[in-house]
Parts: sequence; C-alpha cells; structure tokens
Amino acid sequence: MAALISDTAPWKDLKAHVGEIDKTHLRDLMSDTERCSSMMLEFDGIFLDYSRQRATVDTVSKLFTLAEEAHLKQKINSMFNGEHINSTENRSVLHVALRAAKDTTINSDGKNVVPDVWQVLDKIREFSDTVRNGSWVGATGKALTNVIAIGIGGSFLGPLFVHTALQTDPEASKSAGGRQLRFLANVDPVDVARNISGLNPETTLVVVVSKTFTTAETMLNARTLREWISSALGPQAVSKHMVAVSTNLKLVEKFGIDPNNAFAFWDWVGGRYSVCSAVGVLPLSLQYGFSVVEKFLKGARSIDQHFHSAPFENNIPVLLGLLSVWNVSFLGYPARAILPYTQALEKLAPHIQQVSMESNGKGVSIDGVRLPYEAGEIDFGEPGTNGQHSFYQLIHQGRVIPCDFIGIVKSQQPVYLRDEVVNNHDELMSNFFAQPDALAYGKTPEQLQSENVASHLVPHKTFTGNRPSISLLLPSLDAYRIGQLLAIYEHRIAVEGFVWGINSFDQWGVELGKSLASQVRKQLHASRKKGESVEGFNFSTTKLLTRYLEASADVPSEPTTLLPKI
Ligand SMILES: O=P(O)(O)OC[C@H]1O[C@H](O)[C@H](O)[C@@H](O)[C@@H]1O
Repeated sequence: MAALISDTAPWKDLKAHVGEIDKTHLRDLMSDTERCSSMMLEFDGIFLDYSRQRATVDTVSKLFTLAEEAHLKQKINSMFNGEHINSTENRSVLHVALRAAKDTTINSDGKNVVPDVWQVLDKIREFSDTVRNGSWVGATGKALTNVIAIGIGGSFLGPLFVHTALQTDPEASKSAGGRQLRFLANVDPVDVARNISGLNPETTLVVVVSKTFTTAETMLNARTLREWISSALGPQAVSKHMVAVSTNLKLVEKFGIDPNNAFAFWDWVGGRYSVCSAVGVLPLSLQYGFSVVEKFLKGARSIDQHFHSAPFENNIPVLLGLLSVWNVSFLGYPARAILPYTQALEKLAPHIQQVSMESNGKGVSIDGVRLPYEAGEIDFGEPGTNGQHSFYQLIHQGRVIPCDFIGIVKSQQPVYLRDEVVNNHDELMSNFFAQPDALAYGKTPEQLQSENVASHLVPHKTFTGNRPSISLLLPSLDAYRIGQLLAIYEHRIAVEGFVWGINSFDQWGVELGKSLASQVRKQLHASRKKGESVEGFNFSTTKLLTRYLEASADVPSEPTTLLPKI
C-alpha cells in the first residue's frame, strides 16, 4: 500500500516552511520585483499572475518537490494514456479525448477512442445543421427553434456555464438569432413550469441528457416533458421532438427515443467532465451552430496540450493546483472564491463547484486509507463587482479566502458614454485590478491615524491584508477562451487530487442520500395510495413526513395528469 503523501519528507518540509511564510507579509513580498516577475507567465494568450500568493520562490520549488514525490508527472501521463486511474470504478479518465484533433491517437483499453469521438461530433454537426436550417421539423411541420435540455449535475452545469458565457459573445449570439436554449435540471415541478413557460411544443425540441439514463430527477422530468409533447401533439410526435445524449443507449430506446436520434458518449467520461462530449456539444450546437462549439473544443485542446507537455514551472494548471494544495493543506485555508469580472461567467462558479467538490471532496486515499489531512476545497463565487457588495466584507476583514480573480481585456459588449471618465468595461476592470491589492496590502492603523481617523474607529477600519489571490487575464471571452478556462480548472482540480493521493474521478458520496430518498418515495406512495402510516423512520423523520402528508392530503390519490399552466 502506497504511503500517504503526508508521511513524506517533502510534505513535512512544507509544513515546517509555513513558519517561514508566517514571518512574511504580502506587502513585503510584493515589493520584491524579481520574485513577482518569476510568478507571472503566459500561455496562448492567457496571463497568470500568482505573485499575490503567500509564497516565496522557495515555496514554489518545495511544491515542485512535493509534486515529484506524488508522481504528478506520471499520473498526468497515466491519465492521457487511458490507464484506469479511476480505480474504484475501473475506468479510464479521458475527457481530453473529447477535444482531441481528428488525427490524434488516444487509447482506452487498447482501442483508439478518437474516431468514435469524431463520429459522434460529425453526427451532431449534421443533426444540428438540419434542425437549425429547418429541414428537420416538428410533428406539425414547424421548425424547432427552441431547445429544452433536461439533465442534472454534470449533465447540466457545464453546458449551462458555456451557454451563459456564449450568450453575449457577438459571433455566438448572431448565430443563435431567433433560437432559445433552456435547461431543466431540478425535479421541482416549479422548474418544469419555468421551462415550458411561453414555449409551444410544436416548435420545441427536448434533449434528454443523462450519462446513466437512470437519474431519478432527469427521468421524471423527461417523462413529464414527453407528456407535455404527446398531450399536445399526440404520442407519435415524440420521435420528432425528443432526442437523447447518454452512454446507455439501451435505456434510451426503452424510453421511446429513436436510437438514431441518440448521441453516445462513453464510461471514460466522468459526468462533471462531460461538457465537451455530446452532453454539451449537442445542445450548444443546436443553439450556436457546430462551428462555434468547435472553437470551444479547440480552446480546451490548447490547454490539454499545454498541461500534458509544459514543464511544471510554466504549466498553468499545475501551478494553480499546487498553490491550491499549499493554501488548503499547509496554510489551512479551506475555501476558495471564484471571482470572474464579467457577468458572462456568472455560471463558472456553480460549474466549478461540482468539478472541484465532487472530485476532491474525499475522506480516504485512492488506496482506501483514511486521510489524516483535509482534501478538497470549498468553492463559491459570484461575478465582480456584484460580489463586492455582498460577501467581500468577510474576505477583507473576516476569514481568509484565497481568491481567483478572472479578468477579460476586451469586453464582449463594450459600452462607451460620451461624458464618462472611463468606459463601462474600464469601470468594471478598475475593480478587478484594485481588489487583489486591497486584499494583499490591507490598511494599517498607522495609515488610518495619519488620515485622522477617530481612534475608536481605527480597529474597525483596519485591514490586516496578507490575503492571497491569483489573477488570470484573458484577452477576450469567445468560444475558444471559454474552452481554455474550462480546461484550466479541470486540470488544476486533477492536479490537486493527484497530489492529495485521492481518486478525483468517483463520487460515491452522492449515493447514500439517493437510496434513503427511494425509501421515502416508497413510503409516500404507500401513504398516498393505501393510507399506510409512516413506518421505519426515526422519530424526527416520521414526525416531518406525517406532518407533510397530513398537510397535503388534498393531493390526488387516483391516477391523473396535471401539467403546470403558467
Ligand atoms: O448524467 P447522469 O447519469 O444523469 O448523472 C447526473 C449526475 O448525477 C449524480 O448524482 C452524480 O453525482 C453526478 O456526477 C452526475 O453528473
């Protein structure tokens, strides 16, 4: 059994090194120009500045030694070579193959998977073209201009993030003209109501997205929208109005979707890493056209190649991953704020929450040994400047939360007003540049005194500073850049997991709640249909369930169909 990384000399060396760092303040570290310039790098237009990390050049070199001890390079290679690094599910982890060039060879179980990937991509290109140009029509002969993508978790968050980011990109928005893409994720009937509101089934295509095709929420939502279509247009309309994305094509067919209208992916694609498969590519191509989505894939590919081949000193995902490990495991900062200074990245944090927290929220090593250290980060975030008016108070004067500042050089939608001091994007970006310094430098009592601040207010107005962040500057935010950003986060999170020695690619922690929910589902059925009393639950749950059932006794117990009317 492999030793835990925390038992190794490089880990212990870093633990001891924390004392050194505790003697420093970012105010001083930032005045060392040589240090700062060594903490900036650029790859394919993306500029990373990590000089506001509580780290010295020495810290970074110790992190590289830790990476070597963790066999980081070998683990990255094993991933790209299709080895079964997801050992608890005995699977390869090959989301990089989803965006590989056509002539690449990437093997899983001795078979090159790239031709299969491109077969599906070509099928998506063709299908989305026929829907978009009106040659594929609905049951009543009308073009399908609206798409509802049903899916949850990894079959939802990545596509939603990319859709939200593309919506205001001039090229993408032009090619989406007259079309709508909506996402139905929650099993809450309110989400059904929101999604169908204002849509006509005659002009709507439903894409059911589920890796397993067994996820309770998605399948109930799929049956609900099947009913919405067939009650309006007749059951034969389903084949024209419903298509699917899944690894389980048998269940797709059983559901009643024509297998010709099913888009495959494979068990070596983890749900939260699936946005570059048909999961994201199909709905996004329907909305924006395949050529826009292909640029997104190319952006991700650029980072894949960089991650695979760049030396660690110049490797953006590796550096970010190692710095995260430093912040979590050595400096003791469990959280991370994702702060994009663009509204277009509004859904980045929710997506990264799943990629990061489902990947690295583990309690045991890949060999099943309970970890004596915490793995995983608590991720949250909001676009700037909105977050500044919400939770930044805590970040500036309360807890220390390492921050990712993400800025864009050229706005997707510039606004210039004649008499303003700066244009609107410069106004936004003024904050992007100011906040990291406010966090790093803070404000001392001496500074406040020299400003004649009343002495009783000095403690309240003091900022301790020394709060770490990274700044990522992107030249623009188009499909290609969105792909790069996605891949940077995906690989950074893998790096963290590789160093912590965990399996970042399984998610057993989501199972227990699901199985308890099925016990509750059975009880609700028995109580509603046969009047059975609540049994087999603890006192608290029995009380809550009984109260719920009693207070909703007017729910129909006979078979009946009722869809939201909004
Ligand atoms: O795509 P599906 O099979 O429907 O799965 C949807 C989601 O369900 C699960 O709960 C997993 O935790 C997620 O990783 C997954 O993305």
